[in-house]
Amino acid sequence: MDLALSLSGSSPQNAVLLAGGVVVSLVLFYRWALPKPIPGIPYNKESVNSIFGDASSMVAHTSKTQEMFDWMVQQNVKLKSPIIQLFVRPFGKPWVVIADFRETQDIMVRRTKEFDRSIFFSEISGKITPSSHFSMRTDAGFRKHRRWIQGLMGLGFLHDTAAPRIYEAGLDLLQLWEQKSRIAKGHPFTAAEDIYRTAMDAIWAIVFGADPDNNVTKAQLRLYATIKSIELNNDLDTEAELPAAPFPAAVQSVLTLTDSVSTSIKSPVPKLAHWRLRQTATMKKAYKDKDVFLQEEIQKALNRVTGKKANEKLITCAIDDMIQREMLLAEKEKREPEVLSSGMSDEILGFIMGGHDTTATAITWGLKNLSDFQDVQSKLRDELHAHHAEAVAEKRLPTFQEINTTTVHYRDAVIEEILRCSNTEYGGIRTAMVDADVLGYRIPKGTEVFLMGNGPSIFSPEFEIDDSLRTPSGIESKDKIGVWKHKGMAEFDPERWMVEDKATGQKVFDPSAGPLLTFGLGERGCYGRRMAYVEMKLLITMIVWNFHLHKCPEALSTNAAIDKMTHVPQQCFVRPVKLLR
Ligand code: HEM
Repeated sequence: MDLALSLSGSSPQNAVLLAGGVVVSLVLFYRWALPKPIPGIPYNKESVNSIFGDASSMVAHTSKTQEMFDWMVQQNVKLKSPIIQLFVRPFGKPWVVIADFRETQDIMVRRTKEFDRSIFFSEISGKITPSSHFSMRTDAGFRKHRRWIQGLMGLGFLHDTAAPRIYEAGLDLLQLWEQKSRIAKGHPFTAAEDIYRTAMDAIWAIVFGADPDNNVTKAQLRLYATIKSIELNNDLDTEAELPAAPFPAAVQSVLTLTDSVSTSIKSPVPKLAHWRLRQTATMKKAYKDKDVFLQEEIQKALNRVTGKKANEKLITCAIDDMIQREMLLAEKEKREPEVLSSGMSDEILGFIMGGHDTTATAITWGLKNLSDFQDVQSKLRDELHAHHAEAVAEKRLPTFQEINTTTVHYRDAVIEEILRCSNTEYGGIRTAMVDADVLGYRIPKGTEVFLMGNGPSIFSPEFEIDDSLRTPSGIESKDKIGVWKHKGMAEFDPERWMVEDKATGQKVFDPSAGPLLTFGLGERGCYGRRMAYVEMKLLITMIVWNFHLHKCPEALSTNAAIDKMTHVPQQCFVRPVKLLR
């Protein structure tokens, strides 16, 4: 008999058959949807009994703390293994999480054919810069885009274009804090937004050239010039709440787009979470505004580049350099230039977002460290004075050239330690491009591999791993980077980067003293690392030279963070007092 015909009848027997069929289908679906562990790699045993896997535990943690990456590495510690798997995406493949610096270094630096840039960030930020090289595998498209920004990390561009723009933004910050300190009358005030504004002014001017209409610190200064005083609590340990000037549309669009990632990054269904955000009026406006301003800026740059006379040197900002480079490449390759392409505008926006959020976040952590560790702040100021004796004698701030070209070992150690402790980025992610063996386990092709720089090896003792489980290249490179002493690994201590120079007996900064993963590593490590150091050198020197950052009350100095595009401190208060020269 035809089954459909029989089921269409309404006898109790048929109803039972139908219900049984539904139950069997649901059971089969449930069993299909349960997490499928990769053989051998440790995991939370209870997680394979639910289709949500580890997602419920992760969401519970992120809802409580606003952080996610600390939870991931805690699972390595809990499972006592440098390599584990987590089931975070319902119906998706497991994530492999590795918390061992030597293995991470091997994967990022030497096993680049087996592990390439992950699609994780494209998923969480999908439609913001889909054609930027950040989202690409290391292929021909990636190399083409890289050529556009090739000139921007050269010493010439960094010293002649980037450094003066950062210094100018820093001078505005110093003025802003004089104004804020005047109004706050000794109360602490939040500094995070000031630093994000300064970093935005710096990168904006580096990319587009000086742009007073979009200078967001100067807008803040104009606002404070009109404020004589504000209402303050009698308790000097309470926050002085100061108003903020609104951002111009173009800058606001970049900030809104950057911030949108904070929702999708912690969602088990990031594409859907970001899609929902994109339906809001705020996000629609942000997309529209950024398209308008980018097209306008590209057109202006194109006019500048094509209008310049032969042999005229005109590169004053990143966008001109990028466009000129693409015009020359197109001419050489006998094709139309792709100056007005979505690839070019995504590359420009990606450069601004990559350069702004990261450096600002690292500096906000730095301000917290310097306020909490008064001895480090004093030693840093003494070292800066000793190395810029002429500026001290002339009672002035060192120039950007002086700061940029003077080696101050202790300052470099302080910056490296700020970067290490900030966890601005927790490490990196790669996709296994083939079935690959790691630490004795086979990771199947297509698996997302999280390489953690926020746990064992960096902040707690490394796992003991037999060398027989490592690759020959991993064994060979064993001593290239030092190992942190186990005592006090999690503490902020710049001295860990200072080692004795055998020839002179002096203590000098050693960037290989121990592991650091904040910039990632290898060919797909941070492209802007050199610019980040220039910015941190300049801004930290300028701040410490001009102000004593007094300790803030404990209630305003927690180390809690929020995982967004970067690992942002929830509190960044300062109590700066201007130093007389
Ligand atoms: C403290 C500041 C910074 C931190 C902590 C940081 C961190 C990172 C990290 C972790 C990555 C991914 C690395 C990997 O997967 O191995 C990355 C990539 C990148 N960063 Fe940075 N970054 C900083 C500053 C900058 C600056 C100033 C720029 C440019 C103005 C920049 C541009 C880029 C670019 C273009 C990439 C993509 C590289 C690629 O896909 O190959 N970054 N950064």
